Amino acid sequence: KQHSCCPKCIHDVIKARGQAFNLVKCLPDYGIVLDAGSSHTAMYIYKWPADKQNGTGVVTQHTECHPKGGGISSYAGQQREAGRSLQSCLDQATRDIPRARHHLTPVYLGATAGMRLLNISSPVQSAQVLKEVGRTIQSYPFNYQGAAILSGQEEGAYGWVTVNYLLENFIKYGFVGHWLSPGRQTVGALDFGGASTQITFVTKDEVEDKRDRMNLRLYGHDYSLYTHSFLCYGRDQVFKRLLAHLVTGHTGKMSHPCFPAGYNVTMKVGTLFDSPCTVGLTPSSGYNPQAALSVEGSGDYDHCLGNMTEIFSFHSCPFSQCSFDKVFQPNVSGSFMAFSAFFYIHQFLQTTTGILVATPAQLEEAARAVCNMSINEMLVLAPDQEPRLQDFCAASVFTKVLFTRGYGFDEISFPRISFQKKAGDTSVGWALGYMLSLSSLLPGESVGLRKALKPGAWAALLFLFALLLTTALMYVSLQACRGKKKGSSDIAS
Ligand SMILES: Nc1ncnc2c1ncn2[C@@H]1O[C@H](COP(=O)(O)OP(=O)(O)OP(=O)(O)O)[C@@H](O)[C@H]1O
Ligand SMILES: [Ca+2]
Repeated sequence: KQHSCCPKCIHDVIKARGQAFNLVKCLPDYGIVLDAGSSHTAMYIYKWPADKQNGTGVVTQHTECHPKGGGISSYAGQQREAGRSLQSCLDQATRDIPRARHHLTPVYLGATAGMRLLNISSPVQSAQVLKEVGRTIQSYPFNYQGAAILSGQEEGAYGWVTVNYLLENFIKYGFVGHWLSPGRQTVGALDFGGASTQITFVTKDEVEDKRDRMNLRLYGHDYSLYTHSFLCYGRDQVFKRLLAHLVTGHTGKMSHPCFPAGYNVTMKVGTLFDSPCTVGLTPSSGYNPQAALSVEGSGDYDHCLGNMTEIFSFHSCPFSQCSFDKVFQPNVSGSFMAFSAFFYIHQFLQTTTGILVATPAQLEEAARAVCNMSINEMLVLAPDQEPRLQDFCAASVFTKVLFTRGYGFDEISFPRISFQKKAGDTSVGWALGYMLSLSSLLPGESVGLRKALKPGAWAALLFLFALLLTTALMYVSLQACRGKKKGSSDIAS
């Protein structure tokens, strides 16, 4: 007999108490997303029961993999290496997914801000890298669905979809399904990558710049999103821009207010200006890209804040209101989830300072405390973060400026931000939303009452209906009996 989830099922004969049972086991479906970020690539394998696809919370993360090395854009001009950098994770995928499901498993590669930048500086190299990673993925037995560069808007929107899918905000399997809980409040998404940062939330206000507007219809509900991605406002590009801003006019040696005291580093000046984010800041005269620059940390919060603020532009706004850099933004509303580097910064601030960072004032207090620490003090408090310790003062000050002056979070709205890396076992990021959307696991229309109800809820509904019917029948027969009795007593009297 064909089982409902065949041909994805496997038949297993098990023996118990001397009897043989033919057991039908349904293999789940799988999907793979390679998140080709600017700083590194991550591979996520998702799974979901073969016979259930439409509910929220049904798709979960099976495994993940983080290959060694930088993001694929760091292999510009050496595209073969870009392809090779994915092999260890793709090999792992062949082991993590049952062989019988390999050819049915879709695999997507989505590249973000690192490749957006490479596409600006060298469209040819960007195309070569993309082609080569595509070729590598196609040498594996999975169902290749393409390698593409996401726009900033897509990256923001897919991150928002992931967050709300994982929080089950689209539909909730309540007692009688989603008809009783339509249109739950959604949660905004704040993503902080290596080369760009995204803000996405549902707004009732008019989105004055149509490039920042996105309308989604999911499970029969319409969502009007505001989403903006700030290229060059990712963590690594911010550090580069800050240094490029500070270095102007300096040669040989300089002090850096956002680096901790006791930390120093030497670099070639040219490395500061190798990105489209800093190319405009190149000193006009007397600039030797090969010259060595020695940078010494001074750990000065106020001075760091002043310089960090200068990498934003808060001056002019062509709309009724802006976040910064002439970008329209309506007032933030509702709760938010902040993930990726925001999570790491928030966690570092709380664990090293002991301050609960839940208000703008607490964020400032903790950032000030971190900036006042020497590199050795940081090392004692967070030895596991050793390669990144010098960056936390700058990252914290950046977060403060971005959230409070930029996005406009205040005493009321800031406490509604939750800093998270995972929801359950699933990593928060754009990858899950991307796969759900591209593999039609996210219906635009309502999935209907029947499908939206779990078998338990159906049983409960049937039981209730039967109970109601029985009560109604009993009531009717009781009334009929009474009527008869009354009739006979009337006759008797
Ligand atoms: N455990 C960690 N602690 C602190 N910072 C981290 C940690 N892991 C990664 N980062 C840093 O956080 C930043 C963002 O990392 P993430 O992986 O989110 O960016 P990405 O996806 O590579 O970049 P983008 O999304 O801009 O293309 C990077 O600068 C990275 O170096
Ligand atoms: Ca990212």
